[in-house]
Amino acid sequence: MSTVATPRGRSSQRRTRCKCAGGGGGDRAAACCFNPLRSLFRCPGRGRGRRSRSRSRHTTPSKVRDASVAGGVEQQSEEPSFFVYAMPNQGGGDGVTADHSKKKKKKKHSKPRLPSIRSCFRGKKNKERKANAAAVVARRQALTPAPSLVTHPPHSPSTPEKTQAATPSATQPPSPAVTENGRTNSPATPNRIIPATPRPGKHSTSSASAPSPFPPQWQQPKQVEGLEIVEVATGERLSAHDVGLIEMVGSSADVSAESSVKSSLDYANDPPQQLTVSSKRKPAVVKATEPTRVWLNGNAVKGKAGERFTGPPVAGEADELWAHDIACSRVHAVMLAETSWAKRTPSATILMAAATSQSFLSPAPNPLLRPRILPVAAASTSMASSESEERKETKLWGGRFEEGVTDAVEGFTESISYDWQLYKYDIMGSKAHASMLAAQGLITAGDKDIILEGLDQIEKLIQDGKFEWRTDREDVHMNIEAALIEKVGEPAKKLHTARSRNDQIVTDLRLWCRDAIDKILFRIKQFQVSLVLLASKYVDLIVPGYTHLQRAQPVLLPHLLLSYVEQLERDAGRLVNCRERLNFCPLGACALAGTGLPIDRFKTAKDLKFTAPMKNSIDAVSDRDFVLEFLAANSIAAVHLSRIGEEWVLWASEEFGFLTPSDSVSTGSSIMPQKKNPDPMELVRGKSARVFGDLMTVLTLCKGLPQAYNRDLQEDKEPLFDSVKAVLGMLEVCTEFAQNISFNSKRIQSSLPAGYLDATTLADYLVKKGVPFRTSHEIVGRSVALCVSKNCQLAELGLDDLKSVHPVFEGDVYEYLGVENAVNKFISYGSTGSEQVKKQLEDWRTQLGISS
Ligand SMILES: N/C(=N\CCC[C@H](N)C(=O)O)N[C@@H](CC(=O)O)C(=O)O
Repeated sequence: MSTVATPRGRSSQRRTRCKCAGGGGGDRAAACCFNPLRSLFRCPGRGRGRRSRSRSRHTTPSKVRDASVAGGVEQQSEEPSFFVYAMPNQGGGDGVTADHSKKKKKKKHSKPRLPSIRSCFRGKKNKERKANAAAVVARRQALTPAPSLVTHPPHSPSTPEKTQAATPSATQPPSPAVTENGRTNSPATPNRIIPATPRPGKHSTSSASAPSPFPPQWQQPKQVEGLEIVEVATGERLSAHDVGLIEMVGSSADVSAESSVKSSLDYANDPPQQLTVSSKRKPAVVKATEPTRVWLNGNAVKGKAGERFTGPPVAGEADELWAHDIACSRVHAVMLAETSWAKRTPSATILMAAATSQSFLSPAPNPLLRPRILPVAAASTSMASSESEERKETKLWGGRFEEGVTDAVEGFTESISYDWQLYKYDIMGSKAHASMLAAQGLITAGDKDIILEGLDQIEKLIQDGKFEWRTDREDVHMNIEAALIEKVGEPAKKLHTARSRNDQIVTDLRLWCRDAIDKILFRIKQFQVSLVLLASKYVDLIVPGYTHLQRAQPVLLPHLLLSYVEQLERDAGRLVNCRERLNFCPLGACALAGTGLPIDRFKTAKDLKFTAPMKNSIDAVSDRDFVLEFLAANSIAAVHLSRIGEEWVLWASEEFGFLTPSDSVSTGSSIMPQKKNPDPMELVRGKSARVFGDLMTVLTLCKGLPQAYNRDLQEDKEPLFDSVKAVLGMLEVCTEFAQNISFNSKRIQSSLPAGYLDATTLADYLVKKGVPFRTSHEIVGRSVALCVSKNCQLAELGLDDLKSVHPVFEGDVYEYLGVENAVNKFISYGSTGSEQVKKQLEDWRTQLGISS
């Protein structure tokens, strides 16, 4: 037996055999339990004959195997697989199984159909399975988290431990490790967010015994009757993503059930024991009281393709796109299977398999950018109730309370699922505070040393991914403080002297913003450098300049690129100003009124590298104007980046054809093979929307608050984090794009004659000849009209033609015509004239420290 702790409690080698009696006899070509999707979802029981095995080897890539191996998983089979929750009707006499065989007979010569999964599960009512099923059902019923509190990260690294180790600073709560017995290894699990403890009794929302206040159609999907977990084959890459349990079952008599995707977290937290890696692989049979019904993450799934999205949504789950994506793929695959084309074409099943698995082909998340957060209630499903009880603790603020908060309130009010990201700053603030308390004689030097040492250890634990985040401890402050008390005892209880979470959170946030601004400034500079280098490559390239997106005047490309650089510089300036203004220390403002204890706020401010303590304690805990300012600065930067995105997308189009992004910064089309899309810049444009939205969120959040701290302010963090993440990503991608595009000089040059770009220069010529500008404008207008009638350029008009428009024209006019001449005539400061642009370019190179 191999013990495997996989990220989401699944592993490709966890297999149960389908004892399919469904006529396939293991031959894929014959009808088996998953007929049309056999190549992807074949029955591994009877279908594991030599023939199908060898086929499988040839037809399935080895990525799952690789992923498993990479994750330290012992490989038991060469075939990657994923798991299926199938819902055979175990009743035997209810007609569904019989139905299936009847229909099978009836339709003998009609088009192939999806045979019933039930055929896979005949004759499996042995005692052992029943006992196991009962145990699993009992555990799941007791511990299933409230659906509204469950999130299902669509992907997770196949080797989260490795990722953690590689990026300790980006600590994030990883998935629970699942032990051999299927339980989550809670205490040892790195960075787990421990959920609200389920409470029996009147507040319990998760107790199976408590009657639900909701009508049946709005209740959480329960266990399905005769739930079987069977292995299906060859879900390429599936196990590398946290897709959860995929049940994909065809049924001929299928009026009620086709397939389902069950919660990966349900599974991760409560994998049936039979599914752990074992040499004795048996199907897990889970029985429950409901009629045969299959759920797609809360949506009842009906038999016909078009009916499969009916059924009530389950709060918090129904809107998860991965589930709908799978549903769509399934419907699509079944539709394909039902076509005569699919029946005739052997490769069709493979194509369908590919189409069906498309939804899992997303890259592993970057833990730096998207920490994976475990659901609030996750641990409650992974612990036996006695364990849960043991974990209950009195809140740090719990002195006056006689009963705990409900699970719903706890889940709703916690912020640890995102504010854990502040841990570094929280610890920094606590250390400065403890040192100040000691310096002021409010705690002893010994206590201070113990506190500092304890905080160091906690920081190390967090960075190593070994810290246990608990939602019942609400937020980053109480998680760290409670852990410190656990670790060092009494001295830690003195740390909160002359401090409140109100000044603590805003201190953390200011420190976080300070660093975030520094990161954005760095990225802005990187992008500026890339633009200047790009400009340096095309010093002489003239491009059409546009107003109203109509050709206007010729400009040098470097001039255009440097215009972005200028804008970015102002973006940076706004952030620098914002940083200066936010760099004042609120710590010591306490709840709102300050303290009667002799603290030294100047010392704390200095130790934390703030300019000074904030002067007014009420102001200190009240305001989030620094967040608003930061988000506003980000928004303006996002406007600029979005416009660059738009321009480059436009220029990359066939119609413009002015630039070509390299393949490394382009993406393709899933259906149109010829396409090469500039998606990164489209997304730069697109992500600006969320940056503006983040600003709007916090503006709206703050506008109605009475003075001092209000819990609403907890809502400032997610938009703030989101905005910073988006802007950092946008800048990074813009930089890479700039480094990987080439301007198509020939195409641009050949396009230059169009649009009379030199017309304004011609007007300037006439002004130099003493013609009033309004008159010269009119003369040039008539000259252009002449060109239009002759279908030629201004430079192509003969002197006689020009003189026919106005006698003021002389031979020297040709020094002004044509785009090169036109550009050379620009001499004003900041203009597109070659000398000006050359000078600007040099200045920027110096300013940005570009030497060669
Ligand atoms: N609950 C509270 N502040 C919570 C601040 C942290 C919160 N997670 C946030 O992000 O704003 N304020 C209490 C004081 C305290 O808990 O320290 C009060 O003013 O009554």
